[in-house]
Order: sequence, then structure tokens, then C-alpha cells
Amino acid sequence: MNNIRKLTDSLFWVGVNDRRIALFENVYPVPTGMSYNSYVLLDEKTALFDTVDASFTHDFLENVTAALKGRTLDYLIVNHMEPDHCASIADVIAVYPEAKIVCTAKAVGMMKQFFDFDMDSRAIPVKEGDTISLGSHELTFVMAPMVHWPEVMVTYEKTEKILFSADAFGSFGAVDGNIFADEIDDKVAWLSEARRYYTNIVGKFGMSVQGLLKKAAGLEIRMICPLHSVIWREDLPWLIDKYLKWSSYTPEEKSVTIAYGSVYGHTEKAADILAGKLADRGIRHISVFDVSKTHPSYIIADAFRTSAIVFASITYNGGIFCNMDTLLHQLAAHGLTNRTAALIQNGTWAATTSKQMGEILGTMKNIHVLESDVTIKSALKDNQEAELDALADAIAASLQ
Ligand SMILES: Cc1cc2nc3c(=O)[nH]c(=O)nc-3n(C[C@H](O)[C@H](O)[C@H](O)COP(=O)(O)O)c2cc1C
Repeated sequence: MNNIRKLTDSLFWVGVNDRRIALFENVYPVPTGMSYNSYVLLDEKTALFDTVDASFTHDFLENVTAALKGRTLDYLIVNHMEPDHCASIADVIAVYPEAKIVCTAKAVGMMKQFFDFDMDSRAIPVKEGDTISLGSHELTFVMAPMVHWPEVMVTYEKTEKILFSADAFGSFGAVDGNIFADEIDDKVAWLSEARRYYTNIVGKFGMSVQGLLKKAAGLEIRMICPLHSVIWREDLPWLIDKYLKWSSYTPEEKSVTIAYGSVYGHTEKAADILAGKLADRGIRHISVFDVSKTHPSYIIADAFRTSAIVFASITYNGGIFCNMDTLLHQLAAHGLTNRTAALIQNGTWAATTSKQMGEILGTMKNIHVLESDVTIKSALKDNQEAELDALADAIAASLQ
């Protein structure tokens, strides 16, 4: 038996779930696993959209064979050449040697780098707007460079109005039976992992995503089939609105993310007191993170969600606390812009971190660092309450 799913009369999911993976891209924790999606479309001609990670080639090939129901494969459409999607291409070609590989010219080059099979006799390089008819279905190829990698394209099927969106609109997390997004009750949990996926994996390439969204706006789309996580056939405007916000670095909520780095708890206490003061000023959905405990990917996701970020760090051997340093550089590397930042520093003999954190934030575009920062000398004292209140007021004012 095979774990394949019927999506429409002609379209089948032939992907796999990976619940053993600890770190996606060997970086990002994925406590709920990953799915690697792949799709078979049956018409007069048959098409397979992308493949899966190398560890699942065996199951995947069985899925493809089962979905093809004894027919051969005419086209392998390769939207993205990252190995979590392309690793099984050579195995597909070994089983279906007649299949033509449809992809961008850049992907042809990458395929030759990754594999040794004869690509030239099989490749159909496509460019913006090229079409292939499968019979009653027609595929149009839409270039999406740097919607993660430079060779990326997405494929639009005109008859059923399906967008095969590559890494766009995906998420961390395995597909737990409910393969359609409209079958998931806990949309908040889905969204928080989808946000973490987007901001960390694609976040840096906001301009490219905006370009793709503009092209997608000209298409009538009834279903989005991404390469990870669930398939969308309802609430598409809700999903697209999230992508519009994330890709334009527009905060989703007038709220605050607080990240602190503390060894003995005094800076942590200041972060908690500030969070309470912000809540007293009516700010909701505040998040507080210990940078030593929480993987930066979670903090980056909330930094994209909220409009203000507080960085509270001890001075550490004359520098920024190491995990805070990593977070700040990661935020800069992910291209976060258009935020208010507030600083709290701690030092027992010579506090230097506000200046040093400010220098990193100064390399980022349109990050407004509030002047009312707070310096703690070892432990927060009662007479510093006014300073914390002033900081809370300034942050609250920045949200208006
Ligand atoms: C390993 C280590 C190195 C430190 N280096 C400095 C330093 O260079 N300058 C300084 O003023 N304080 C330094 N401190 C003190 C911290 O900045 C901070 O004042 C102290 O850890 C109390 O804050 P906490 O309870 O949040 O950890 C250091 C602390 C530790 C544990």
C-alpha cells in the first residue's frame, strides 16, 4: 500500500513525511517534522511536479508508480533544485528514462552539477510564460528567481487553476492526515510555524517574493500546492495577505518582542518587568525570549510579527552576550527592516553592550533605536523604575 492522496480527479499528492528530522537545513529545529511534497497530474500526458529528499526515494518512487497506475511518466517538472526536492530526480529518470525534464535554464546547469545522467537529451528549458499542454490541462511557467534559490520557477495549471508554488506558501511540520489547510482547526499553531519557515528560509528575499506575488495577482488561483506542508483551496486571500506583509517587512501586529541574554537572572528580571509594564499599557501578544534557551529562528519569526523589539543583554567579556550577538547578526542577515528597537544593557564594571548592539542595528535598514535605553549595574534598583517606565512609554508610543 502507498500513502498517496487524491487532491482532485486528476491530481495526486505523492510526497512523504519526515518526522525523524531534527534540524531542517541542518539549522532549524522542526519538532513537528517536515513534509516533502510532490504531485502527479494525470491527463493524456502525465506530469510529476518535483521530487523529495534522498532519504525517502524508495517510498517516493512507489508512490509515483502507484499514482501513475501503470502509465509512463511524460514530464518531470522541476520547480526548485534544492536537494530536499531534487534529490530523487536521477532515480525517477532511471525508472522513467523517456521522461522530459521541464525546468529553467539555470536549473539545467544545477542538475548537471548535482547529477551525472544525460540531461541535454531530456531537458526542456522554459522561460516566463512558456506553456506545455498535457491534454485538457495546460501548464504555464512563471519565473520566481530568489524565491529561495536563483533557478526557482512556479507552475500554473490553467484548467483547474492550481499554482504549484515551490517553497512559497510552505511551512515546517509534517502533514498529519489533513492535507488541506481548511481541515486544520488550529490555524494559529500552523501560522506560527509557517511564519518561522517563511522568515527564516525565504525572509531575506522579500523583494523577490513581492515580484512573485505581483505575478500571482494576475492569475485566478483556486488551489496552492507548495513543496512543504498543507495545500490551500480556501482562505487564499488570508494566506496571501500574510505573505504580502512578511515580504514587505510590515509588522503583522502592533506588539513587542523582548529578547534577553542573562547569566545570573538580573537582566532577565528587567525584561520581565518591562514586559509587564508594556502589558499594563494595553499592549497584547507580547513575547519574551531567553536567547540562550530559544533557537534564533523562533525569535526572528516574532521579530517579523511585531513592530518593536527589545534587546536586553549583559556585557560579556567586553562584548555583547554571545547568543544575543548571534541573534542580532541573524536578524541583520535576514534583512529585517522597518522596526523600532529598544535597548537594555547590564554591566558589573563597564557596560558596553547598548553601544555595540546599536552598531549592529545601525547596519540594518530603517531600524529606529529609541533613545531612552536603560543601563543596569549588576542588578536593577528601585530607583530605576522611572527609567523602565520611560522606556515602556517610548515603546508604547512607537506603536501608535
Ligand atoms: C563571563 C562573564 C563576563 C562578563 N564580562 C563583563 C564585562 O566585560 N563587563 C562588565 O561590565 N560586566 C561583565 N559581566 C557582568 C555582566 O555584564 C552582568 O552585569 C552580570 O552577569 C549580571 O547580570 P545577569 O544577572 O543578567 O547575568 C560579565 C559576566 C560574566 C558571567
